[in-house]
Amino acid sequence: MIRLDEVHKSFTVKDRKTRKPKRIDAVRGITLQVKPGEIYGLLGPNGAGKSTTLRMIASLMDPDAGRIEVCGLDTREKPEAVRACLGYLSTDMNVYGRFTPRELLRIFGEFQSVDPVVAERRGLHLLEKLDLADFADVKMEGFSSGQKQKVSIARALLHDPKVVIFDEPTTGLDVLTAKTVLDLLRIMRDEGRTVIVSTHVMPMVEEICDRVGIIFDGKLHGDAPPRDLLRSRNARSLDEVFFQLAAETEGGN
Ligand SMILES: Nc1ncnc2c1ncn2[C@@H]1O[C@H](COP(=O)(O)OP(=O)(O)OP(=O)(O)O)[C@@H](O)[C@H]1O
Repeated sequence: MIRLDEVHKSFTVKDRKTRKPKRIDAVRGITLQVKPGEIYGLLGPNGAGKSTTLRMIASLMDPDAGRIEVCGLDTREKPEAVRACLGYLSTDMNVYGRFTPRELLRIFGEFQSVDPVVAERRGLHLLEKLDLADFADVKMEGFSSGQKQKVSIARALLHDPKVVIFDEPTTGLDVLTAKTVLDLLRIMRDEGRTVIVSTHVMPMVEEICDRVGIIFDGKLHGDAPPRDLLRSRNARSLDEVFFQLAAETEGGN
C-alpha cells in the first residue's frame, strides 16, 4: 500500500538571469492511495513533479510537509525499512558495462541481503520473463538501451518487493520491448503487488493502469480509473483529457 497525505516539496535554485535564489514548488499538496493489486499511472508534462513524487515515495527524499506511508511505514521515520519493501526504477539507472547481468544481480542481491541462492534463481527468472536470459553471462558494455533497461528492471525487482515504483519504464524502448515491460508490470499487479508508474505514453496508461492521476504544476488532477476519467470529461482519449487540463491550468494561472 502507498499512501500520500498532503505532500509538499520545494527546491531552491539560482535564477539564471538574476543569480538570486528562486523557489520551485515541485509538489503542492498531493494526496493519493495505491492499493495492493493495483497499477496506478502518474501522468504529467515535463517538470510537473512526477519524479519528485516518486523519489519521495521511494524514501530517497523527504517531503517538506505532509506524510507518506509505504507498506504501513512512514518514509521519514523508517526510510531503510521502506526501501527494503519497495523496488524503484529511476530514469537514470546505471548498469556498469564491465559486469554481466548475472554478476550485477549477484552484487545487488548482496546489497539487499538476499540469500545468494535465492538471488540467483530469482534473477534468472526475471531475466527470462524479460526475454534476456540468453544474455545473462554477456558483459553489458555492448547492450542496447532496451537490454540495459531490462537489467535495471530485474535489479529493481530482485528482492521481491511488495511495492513497485517505475519512473518512465518504457521511455526509449521499441514497442516489443515496451510490451515485455508492460506484461511484467501486469504480472506484478496480478501477484498482488502495489504498482505505481510514471509515463508520458498515454496508450500505455489506458492499457494497463487501473487508476490514473495527472500532475500539473505539482498538483494532482483526475485521480480515477481511465474509463471513468474519459466519461467524466466527455473525452475520447487520455490525450484529450491531458489537453483539457493543460488549457484549464493555463487559464487558471
Ligand atoms: N534536485 C532538484 N533541485 C532543484 N530543482 C529540482 C530538483 N528536482 C526537481 N526539481 C525541479 O522540480 C520540478 C519538478 O521536477 P520533476 O523531475 O519532479 O518533474 P517530472 O514531472 O518528473 O518531469 P519529467 O517528465 O521531465 O521527468 C522541476 O521544475 C524540476 O526542475
